[in-house]
Amino acid sequence: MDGKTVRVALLGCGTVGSEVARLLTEQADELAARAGAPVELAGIAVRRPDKHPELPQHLLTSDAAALVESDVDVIVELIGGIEPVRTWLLTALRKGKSVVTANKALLAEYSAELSEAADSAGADLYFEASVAGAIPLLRPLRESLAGDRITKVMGIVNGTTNFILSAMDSSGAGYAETLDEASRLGYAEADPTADVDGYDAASKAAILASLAFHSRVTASDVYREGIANVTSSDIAAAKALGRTVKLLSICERVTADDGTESVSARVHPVMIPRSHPLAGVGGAFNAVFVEADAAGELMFYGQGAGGAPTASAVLGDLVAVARNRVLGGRGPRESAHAALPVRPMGQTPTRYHISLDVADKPGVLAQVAQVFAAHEVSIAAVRQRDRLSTASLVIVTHLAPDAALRATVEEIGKMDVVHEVVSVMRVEGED
Ligand SMILES: NC(=O)c1ccc[n+]([C@@H]2O[C@H](COP(=O)([O-])OP(=O)(O)OC[C@H]3O[C@@H](n4cnc5c(N)ncnc54)[C@H](O)[C@@H]3O)[C@@H](O)[C@H]2O)c1
Ligand SMILES: N[C@@H](CCO)C(=O)O
Ligand code: NA
Repeated sequence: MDGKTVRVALLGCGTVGSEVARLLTEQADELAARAGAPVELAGIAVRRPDKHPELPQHLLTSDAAALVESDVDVIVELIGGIEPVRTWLLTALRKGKSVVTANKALLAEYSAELSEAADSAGADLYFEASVAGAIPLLRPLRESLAGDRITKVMGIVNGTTNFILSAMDSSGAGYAETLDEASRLGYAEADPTADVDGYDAASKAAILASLAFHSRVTASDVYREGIANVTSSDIAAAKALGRTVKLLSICERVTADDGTESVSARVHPVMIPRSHPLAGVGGAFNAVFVEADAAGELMFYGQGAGGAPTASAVLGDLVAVARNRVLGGRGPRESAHAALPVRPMGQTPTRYHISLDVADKPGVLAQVAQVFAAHEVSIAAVRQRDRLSTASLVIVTHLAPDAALRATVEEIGKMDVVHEVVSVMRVEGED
């Protein structure tokens, strides 16, 4: 072993932290060989030390702030949330301690501040576990693809909602009963709001967009719709067209007619063709599809959550920062040099799928088509099926500004000849 011992403080010992503590202890020799120096667990901050008989008692403390200030080299933060964690990590970074964290909520709002603190003190800030758990994704974006030009990052980064949508697709059941089932099986948390309303996926989209486009995108910049309004009619409408419904985080480089570039970052349900690689991602799995100029299409797939899978990503980061310290260097800095602005959702080009029940009489299709034309929305495909007194009309548009598509749908909903707007959803993944 060539380096001095790297002393690690673990903050939080819950689902992920307990797995990190276990692996750090069980694999100490292997990790030391990979890092180039022993990696020693120097302290564990927990809320109630008396509740952790399974952990080495001499390492436990309830005073996380003091542990951060103590003689440790690396902080592994697995508590979550913004404060007091943000303050502790800033303190650590400013003192030159490196930080490994899985905290997407913190990174999605404060990565600029944290990165600046890391840069000014020459410390590392690694957060692979914050997006798509075990899946190596952030380091490939930041390092392996550093020589390429990424145009799109689109994926399933929330396991809970993917589990619910996959179950709705296979059973035909509604959203509420499927959410109940997901809670019973332990997939959805007691308070599933962050997952089902898309906040978790929006934080991850902000992190992905920032890295992919060398810009600063925060969670509040990300357009967000969750899955609570996805109905069994939407699922059936998707199926009828050979599509399925997924909640996607979509980060896209958009080039305007005058050549100026911006970033679109959004989270919403979409219909994608069943032949698309993301359509086959079932259950609580995550997958992210990346498009880059030279690399073409890439796909990353695996477990996006869970104690051990998430700990795998944390330990990978820990070995990297430990190795950097042993060698006296640091990993890649934050690169926000492109500073692309975030495009408002209304101006983002999207495509819609619209299913309507309309009166079955002459001229109705023409009237509906006129509303699209009035909003300068071009129709890509129309399918009509007659029922008794109504006709079912399915329209898929070409790309148009999202605001124009919304306005079209709103106006169509008010037409006398339109009996019901059965399903409206954005479409992705097809030409
Ligand atoms: N669980 C997952 O699958 C998963 C996946 C990816 C990322 N993450 C992220 O990892 C982090 C940890 O998640 P988790 O699932 O392990 O959460 P958890 O709730 O199981 O664990 C957090 C632990 O921190 C402890 N804690 C709270 N305040 C503390 C304090 N002041 N001092 C010491 N300990 C304190 C809690 O008691 C709890 O044991 C979060 O940022 C989460 O978003 C989790
Ligand atoms: N709640 C998240 C955990 C992983 O970040 C999910 O369902 O994917
Ligand atoms: Na990851």
